[in-house]
Amino acid sequence: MTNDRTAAEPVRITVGATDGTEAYDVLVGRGLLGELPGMIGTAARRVAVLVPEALAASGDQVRDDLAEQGYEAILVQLPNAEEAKTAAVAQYCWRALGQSGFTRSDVIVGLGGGTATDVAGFVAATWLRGVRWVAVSTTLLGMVDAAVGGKTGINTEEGKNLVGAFHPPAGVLCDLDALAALPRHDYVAGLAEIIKAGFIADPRILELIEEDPEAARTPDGPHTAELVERAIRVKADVVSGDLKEAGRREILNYGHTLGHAIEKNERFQWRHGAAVSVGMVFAAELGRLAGRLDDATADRHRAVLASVGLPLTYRGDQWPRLLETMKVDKKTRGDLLRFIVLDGLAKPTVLEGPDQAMLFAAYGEVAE
Ligand SMILES: NC(=O)c1ccc[n+]([C@@H]2O[C@H](COP(=O)([O-])OP(=O)(O)OC[C@H]3O[C@@H](n4cnc5c(N)ncnc54)[C@H](O)[C@@H]3O)[C@@H](O)[C@H]2O)c1
Ligand SMILES: O=C(O)C(=O)C[C@@H](O)[C@H](O)[C@H](O)COP(=O)(O)O
Ligand SMILES: [Zn+2]
Repeated sequence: MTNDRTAAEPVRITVGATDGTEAYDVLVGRGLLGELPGMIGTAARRVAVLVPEALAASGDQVRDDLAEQGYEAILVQLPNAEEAKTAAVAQYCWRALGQSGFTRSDVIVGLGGGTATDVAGFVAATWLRGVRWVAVSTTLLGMVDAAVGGKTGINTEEGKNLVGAFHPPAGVLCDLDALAALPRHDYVAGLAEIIKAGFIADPRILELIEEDPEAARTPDGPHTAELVERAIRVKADVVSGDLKEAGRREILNYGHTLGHAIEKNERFQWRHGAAVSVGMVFAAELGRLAGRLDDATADRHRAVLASVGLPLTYRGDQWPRLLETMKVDKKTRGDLLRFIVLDGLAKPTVLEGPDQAMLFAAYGEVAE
């Protein structure tokens, strides 16, 4: 990452104010670190930068830059990936804030992928009942989804993101230069959420990937910036109208009911995007079996996800465990399981209480 102030003007996507929260900007571009102090604001004296081990060098650089700007900057190192999203790590962060005398006017920066920004946002939501935070997203998945929208949280033994808060950031930086260092399988995992945005709202995304799937697998592809921007616009549009998931926001959970169950079953060792990929194939089959989704759109899921190297199947013998986990999905109401399915391309809807036979049949289509 660089803080080159001569870089081209970033694209600015505004996430609207809802539920009494302030609007904020998501900046997409290159060499964006110079924008960070503006998002932190002038009221802060201390800034805590929460960063995963893998990005320790970037964390040092950001801390040094902030110190030069006059902030008292502290670095809090997180474990990589899902290991960061635990109560123990949140507690470690609270301790670091307490020891540095962190007050309500101070600011947290989450620097990293979706796991780092989820935990940084959660720590910001809970410290002193809520302090300002900024997301500096460094993965494809984080840029197009996790850093935007204010869902923050951690996992528990019982499942994914079961503890958390809605606490929107004050701003989000998506510096596309960061993607060059991202391992290929992490980049590809991010494509799952982009493809999700394509199926639920913006089919042009699917066309751009289908044009040249191999190119879509790398940050050097010709459409990278457009794919990132389109997916962020989908997310910004949805969360601007429904921060707390009272209704329409549930569409962003397409593929996640089974996806989260797979992640838990794999003890959070699978990448989120990979699990969501299998979950979307399952949701497409469910939509087809429920008589909602046409064959061509259902089949298109497999084609586009496979074309970029995302998984389509999961262990057949695990269905009973997955079903149990899905019963505590956040969309469940009482004993009623609820799934996001498609009524057609870009027509997401809720399927309530499908019977066990239909669920099992849909799982049969993804079972190895
Ligand atoms: N809050 C939300 O709305 C939301 C939305 C989607 C996903 N999520 C969450 O996001 C998480 C997944 O995020 P992710 O896919 O970004 O994974 P991640 O944060 O685990 O990052 C993947 C790995 O890449 C490393 N890394 C990050 N940036 C790097 C870079 N530029 N170069 C090299 N390595 C880098 C990380 O340390 C990690 O080891 C899941 O926990 C998921 O639940 C949250
Ligand atoms: O922002 C949302 O709303 C989403 O559902 C986006 C998902 O991609 C994301 O994985 C989110 O963290 C899932 O939320 P959860 O409430 O199902 O835990
Ligand atoms: Zn997701």
